[in-house]
Amino acid sequence: MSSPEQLEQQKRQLRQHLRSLRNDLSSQQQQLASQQLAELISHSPYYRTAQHIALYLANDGEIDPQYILENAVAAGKHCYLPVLCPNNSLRFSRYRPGDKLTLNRYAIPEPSHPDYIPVAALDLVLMPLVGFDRSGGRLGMGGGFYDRTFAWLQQSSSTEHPKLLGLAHHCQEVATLELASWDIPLSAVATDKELLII
Ligand SMILES: Nc1nc2c(c(=O)[nH]1)N(C=O)[C@@H](CNc1ccc(C(=O)N[C@@H](CCC(=O)O)C(=O)O)cc1)CN2
Ligand SMILES: Nc1ncnc2c1ncn2[C@@H]1O[C@H](COP(=O)(O)OP(=O)(O)OP(=O)(O)O)[C@@H](O)[C@H]1O
Repeated sequence: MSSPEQLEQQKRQLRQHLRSLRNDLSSQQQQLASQQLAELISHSPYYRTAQHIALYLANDGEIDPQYILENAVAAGKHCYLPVLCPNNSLRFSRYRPGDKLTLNRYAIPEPSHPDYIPVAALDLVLMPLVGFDRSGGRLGMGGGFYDRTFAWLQQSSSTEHPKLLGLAHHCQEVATLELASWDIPLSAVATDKELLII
């Protein structure tokens, strides 16, 4: 049995390992992965039926949803980016390519004139992952931002709520990730190789 401290330590090491794997991908590999991801997502009912879609600007070797953003905007869908809040949760602001951005405390660009949507009004949230397993377990950057933002989903009985779709490179899959009580399970994971519905 591992102690909570040992589990945290293991999680930190795994995070470091998976982040270095994705940062080692060449720009050609990144580009191809991003195109393959967009192709897979474009056929998914989660995407096709969604009008309000949260995504992110790729950072730290993350798989890049830029082509999904372009397709979505061309199809008249509304896209949103995460903005860090003082209580360490996220709000999502409307984003159109070309909008003005400012760097947040992690040097990730976010909209400088936020135009927020209530999170419950999002149809689909494309979440950046550091790691995932095949049963919906996820490992993020360790800030707990997405977990805090979507904690209300665990109590929600409504079927009308955002679907959480994690995005990752296929090399970020791990056998099992132990879920903490606050971890919000994913509805699906998409990589450059497959769309995995959970
Ligand atoms: N592209 C993208 N945007 C995102 C996230 C993300 O994972 N990816 N987030 C998902 O939550 C939020 C930002 N969360 C983040 C959490 C930690 C670090 C990070 O680099 N941590 C450093 C330590 C930095 C420090 O503490 O000063 C590190 O671990 O090396 C970055 C983003 C909102 N926006
Ligand atoms: N709903 C919540 N309420 C309060 N604290 C939370 C909540 N969810 C997560 N946390 C805190 O956030 C910390 C980081 O959580 P965790 O390691 O699961 O982050 P992560 O899922 O990797 O990051 P992210 O959600 O930003 O992608 C945990 O130590 C936990 O205490």
